[in-house]
Amino acid sequence: MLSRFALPARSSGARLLGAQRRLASTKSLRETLEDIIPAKQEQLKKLKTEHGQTVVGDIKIENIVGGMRGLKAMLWDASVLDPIEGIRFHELSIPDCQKVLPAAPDGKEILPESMLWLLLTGQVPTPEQTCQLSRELAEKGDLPKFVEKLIDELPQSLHPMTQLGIGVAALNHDSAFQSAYEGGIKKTEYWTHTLEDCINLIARLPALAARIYRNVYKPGNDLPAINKDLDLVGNYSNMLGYGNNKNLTEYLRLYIALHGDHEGGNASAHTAHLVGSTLSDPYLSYSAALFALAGPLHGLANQEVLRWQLAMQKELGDKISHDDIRDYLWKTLKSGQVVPGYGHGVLRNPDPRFIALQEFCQAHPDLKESSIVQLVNKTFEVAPDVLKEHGKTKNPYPNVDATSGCVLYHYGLTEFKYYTVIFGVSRALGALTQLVWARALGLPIERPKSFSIDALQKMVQDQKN
Ligand SMILES: CC(=O)SCCNC(=O)CCNC(=O)[C@H](O)C(C)(C)COP(=O)(O)OP(=O)(O)OC[C@H]1O[C@@H](n2cnc3c(N)ncnc32)[C@H](O)[C@@H]1OP(=O)(O)O
Ligand SMILES: O=C([O-])CC(=O)C(=O)O
Repeated sequence: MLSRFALPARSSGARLLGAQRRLASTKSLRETLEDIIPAKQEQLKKLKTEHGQTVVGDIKIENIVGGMRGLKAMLWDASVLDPIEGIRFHELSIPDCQKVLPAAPDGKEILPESMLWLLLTGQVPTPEQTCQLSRELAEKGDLPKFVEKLIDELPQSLHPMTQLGIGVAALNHDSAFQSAYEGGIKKTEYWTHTLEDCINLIARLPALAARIYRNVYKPGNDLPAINKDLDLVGNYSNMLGYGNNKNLTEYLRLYIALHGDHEGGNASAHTAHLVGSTLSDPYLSYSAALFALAGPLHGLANQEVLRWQLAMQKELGDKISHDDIRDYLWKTLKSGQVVPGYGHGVLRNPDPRFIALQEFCQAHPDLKESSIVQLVNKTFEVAPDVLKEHGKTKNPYPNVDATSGCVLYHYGLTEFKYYTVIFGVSRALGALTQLVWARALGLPIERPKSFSIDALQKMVQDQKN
């Protein structure tokens, strides 16, 4: 089944060459941004002045009552989602990124640091630049003591995503943006303090997320100190207690790089953008985003997939046939529930992130043989036809959540209520990138117009007359 759905073709040689040509610089991330921001500001200013009145689409009542689905209404530079091809990060597909973005010295998978660099700058960093960024993140990665205490005081029974949101919000105690704003700064200086907060937040997420894991699932265990010579995920995996598992650490690098951004309209990224547009600092903005990610129709679906697949396994035993899965799918649908991990607001094909993570499994013999990985695969062989027959969803194919948890489960990270926290460590890459750019470009407070049902009905009537 997997082979029927190849990942998007690699981009043209010219595009890849273009990306690689951008390797030459030895500048830091901040210096690179300082170089490119003025030209982007100019480009947007010109676009607004010269073409501000150009029409790019219609607004229908179905858009207004349908969750703004399909409405072209957001500015987002870092990535674009095509319904068939899936995501491209600054025009690079997932296979492109796997080819050109630096990996860890002892690994093959994309380092999230290199994805962050690409998202922020549109450029492919050199291995040296990536390594420099890893070091900067490791140096900034320790949590303030009061946040450690706050997290340690939370009840073990509080969902890990709630804990993550609380921890991220509390980090705003040290917000450079907030304190500069209070001190009085010009609009042109917003982005630089925003960048400082965003880098500090990305740096601190692994220690925060690992502390939550330790407190909830492994109380009493020591948390290793951050190793300044390790990359972000190397440290995260170590703090989770899986540092010796090279396969899991590599998987986490790929997972966190690929979940980083999914254009602007997804609920978590959009929330960060909306809250950030009020000039709430990056910690508060991203904390809000995490609570959107924590919903079962969005990021939490990866927890729900594992719960659902394990319930299927428990009910049907070890030897599950395609017919068994088909019956189980119908049982889920007939009971009025959604099939977690299937469907999408934009995608109309299997999610290329799903394919990339499945390919990771196929490349590792132990994963290929894993019963949970096989069950996810077998479900993929049956579910699209059942969902087509059911006839409701516009997209009967798997999204990334259908598979992201099974590798974690196989390697012993079985606490699936924690899985969305890993997603939350990742989504910061894209959501925070946009906050830096929104402040650099001087984007205004987001404030769409709303209408009552009566007002919409009147518009219909007026058009008929
Ligand atoms: C990282 C991510 O966030 S990826 C998404 C993760 N979420 C999931 O996997 C949860 C399961 N999937 C879903 O609920 C949906 O497909 C969503 C939320 C992802 C997208 O929602 P929409 O854009 O509204 O989907 P769509 O337009 O196809 O929905 C039409 C109908 O099909 C139903 N439908 C969509 N997906 C599914 C599904 N997987 N199982 C059953 N029914 C579904 C919808 O509930 C809706 O029913 P309704 O007419 O009774 O309201
Ligand atoms: O794009 C969306 O709406 C949901 C999604 O897959 C993501 O945010 O990663």
